[in-house]
Amino acid sequence: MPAPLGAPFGAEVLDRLFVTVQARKGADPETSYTAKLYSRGTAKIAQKVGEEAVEAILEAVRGDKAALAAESADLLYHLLVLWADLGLDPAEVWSKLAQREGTSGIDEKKSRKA
Ligand SMILES: N=c1c2ncn([C@@H]3O[C@H](COP(=O)(O)OP(=O)(O)OP(=O)(O)O)[C@@H](O)[C@H]3O)c2ncn1[C@@H]1O[C@H](COP(=O)(O)O)[C@@H](O)[C@H]1O
Repeated sequence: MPAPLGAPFGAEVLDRLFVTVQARKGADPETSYTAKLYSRGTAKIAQKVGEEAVEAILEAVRGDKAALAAESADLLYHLLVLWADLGLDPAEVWSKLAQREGTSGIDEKKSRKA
């Protein structure tokens, strides 16, 4: 059921979405777009992620924030399907981000060269 407009929501929607897309494994591609993506294979899902990223970039360059929000949602959805397809737990990504908290990207890059 769609969240009511104005309802409080945040990034936890990604965890709910991941549970949903994982549950679509083995579903009917005729009735589930996610199942259709799985049936087309990893390379096709990865291609869709790339396409959605390009669409988001184009809207950003155009300066259309509403369109960027919509394209970003498409991008995140397809990225989560890619993770589920490969068996990557989102917690691994959240953990990477958490480990980086408080470390400047500039300093991190310097440490790679050292
Ligand atoms: N968040 C999304 C979501 N975002 C985008 N999309 C779909 O992504 C597709 C993107 O459109 P495109 O034109 O790029 O795709 P396409 O026409 O198949 O193009 P090609 O693959 O042929 O290139 C559209 O069909 C959108 O509906 C999504 N489909 C599903 N979800 C979530 O996934 C849940 C499960 O969906 P189903 O698997 O369909 O039940 C839904 O309840 C939603 O929460």
